[in-house]
Amino acid sequence: GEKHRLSAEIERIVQGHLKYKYEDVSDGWDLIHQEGEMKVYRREVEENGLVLDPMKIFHTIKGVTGHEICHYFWEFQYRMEWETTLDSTKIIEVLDPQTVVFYQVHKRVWPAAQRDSCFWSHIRSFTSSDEDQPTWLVVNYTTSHLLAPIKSPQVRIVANVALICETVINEPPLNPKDIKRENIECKLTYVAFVNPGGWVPSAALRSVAKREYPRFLKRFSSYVLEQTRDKPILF
Ligand SMILES: O=S(=O)(CCO)c1ccc(-c2ccc(C3CCCC3)c([C@H]3C[C@H]3c3ccccn3)c2)cc1
Repeated sequence: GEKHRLSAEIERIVQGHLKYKYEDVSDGWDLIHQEGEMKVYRREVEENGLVLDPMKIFHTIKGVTGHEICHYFWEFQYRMEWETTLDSTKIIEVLDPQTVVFYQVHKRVWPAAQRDSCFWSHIRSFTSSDEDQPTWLVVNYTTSHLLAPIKSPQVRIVANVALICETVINEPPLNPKDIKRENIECKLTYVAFVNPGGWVPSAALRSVAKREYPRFLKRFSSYVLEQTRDKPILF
């Protein structure tokens, strides 16, 4: 598609996530939460007293495709229906049909100061040779923007988040037209590198993150299931 000022950075960040995705979580990652198909891993990383803990979540959602998951995660108009940790969100620039810049104000996490964020958000699919279903992904990556000035007392977070989804078709019927929702499932990898942008008590931030990431992914998954239940499958 048309190139723009962020094209090179987007390519670099997307390729980086695809490289990391296959990195196994055995060394240095702790399994901190398991719930059904969801496995939540965290690496404990601090930088001059600031908790930067990368998060990595694996989840399998039966009855939806990776395209549907990425569609509802990326499309702006659904965000406030599943995102419960935001006070506001708005698009401030559309760079191409797969890339927008949005500005968000996050709900305050006491005792920390209120956070806000400005991300480019990019959605894309690609088919690797051996897979029959395309992989879909969304990346949200912090960017500065004239329409999102940093103003005190809000603290700007720095984040790099990716949602990478593969679609599995179990017992595929002879005719692909006969594929039903009970034959499909989405295997997703969610990674989040969030720098709080300013000091937050380590223990408080760790317990909020441990509680909020699984909660957010659970709520988002249920939202997509209910939105797609009686709709034709979006492959
Ligand atoms: O997947 S996304 O791209 C969806 C975009 O709408 C995404 C999700 C979460 C965050 C985020 C932002 C701020 C915080 C902290 C930092 C200091 C105080 C708040 C946290 C930590 C606390 C964890 C958390 C996890 C999930 C939801 C909310 N809270 C997470 C950013 C982007």
